[in-house]
Amino acid sequence: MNQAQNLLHGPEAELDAQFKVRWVDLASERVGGETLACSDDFFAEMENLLKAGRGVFIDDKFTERGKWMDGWESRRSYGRPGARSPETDFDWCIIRLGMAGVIRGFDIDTNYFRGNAPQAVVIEACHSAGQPNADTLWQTLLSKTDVRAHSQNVVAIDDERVFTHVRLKMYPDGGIARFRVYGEVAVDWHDFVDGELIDLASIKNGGQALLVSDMFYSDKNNLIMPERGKNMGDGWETRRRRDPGPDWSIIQLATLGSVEKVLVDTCHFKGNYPDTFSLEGATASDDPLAVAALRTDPAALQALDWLPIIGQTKLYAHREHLFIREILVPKEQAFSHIRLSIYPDGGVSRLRVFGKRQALA
Ligand SMILES: NC(=O)NC(NC(N)=O)C(=O)[O-]
Repeated sequence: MNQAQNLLHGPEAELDAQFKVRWVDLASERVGGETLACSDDFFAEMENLLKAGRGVFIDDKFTERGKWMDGWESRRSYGRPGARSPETDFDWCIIRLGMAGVIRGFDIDTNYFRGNAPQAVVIEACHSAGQPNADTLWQTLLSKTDVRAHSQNVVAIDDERVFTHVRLKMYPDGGIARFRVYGEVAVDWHDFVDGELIDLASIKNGGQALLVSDMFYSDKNNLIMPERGKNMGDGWETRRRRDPGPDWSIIQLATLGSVEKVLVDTCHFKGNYPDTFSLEGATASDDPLAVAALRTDPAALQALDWLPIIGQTKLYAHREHLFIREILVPKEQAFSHIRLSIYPDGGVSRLRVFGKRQALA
């Protein structure tokens, strides 16, 4: 029913892998992305577009409208009375990004839409403080491009502007399982008051997990997602080691900042929480270009000058652990990256690293 299928290969597979390593999905519902409106979702709801995973197909599942589909699917309008020209006919969906940002690429995933995928898509974006309306000026980021049925369709975008909303158009009609908007979070620091303690690791503030020793069970960015983990899958879990370890994860902080309060949450990890953990920090540079180059340089990341922030400390099952007094570094010390090590292995649901945004000490 749901076997792995249509694996990408060639340059598109490379692009997909690169996006997942280098960027985050700005539109995902987990970070607050929202489908605001669409022209038609007769067969399947637009909200599915931003859900986790690639969507499933259940052979014998039908609704009173037709086949149940895990995606956004409009009714057939092509070649029907009242339809406009087949060339210009399209269905549309407007998405508010969970995090405003610079868009680096899209994945238009038509997984399981075999006989009912659209023929082509156009993607536009805008920057809007409120809800987009008739006066909104949409910028075309992807001009009309054919998409394959039942497949990921991965495209790179070269545009340095910051956007808040995206409009996905599908020609002439059809269904799309998932829609990913890969990019870099653009934080407006005016949203914080001077001296506020900010979770500098949070994905919402621009933190990003760059490199992990092991991602066997779950994604590296789960550790810095908003809210508490929903279940054990919603955390960072490594496979069972047969040596002392540790496993580790390197996170690029949202900005150069102090580390004043740390929260390690082992929520849902009951038989597989790490015995102990430690936290280190490094200060790469105050040059954003140098920090950007590190994203794709595992050796350079590992070779940073790592300073202990919290020494090896005991953890417990399914619990939030707060550390303030245990922090070994002064508040004046600024870090750009942190490394969480877990001994010997196991799962951690969330890591929060609270500090103040500051210039290099
Ligand atoms: N078998 C189908 O999927 N048919 C229709 N779609 C749904 N969801 O029923 C259609 O016309 O595309």
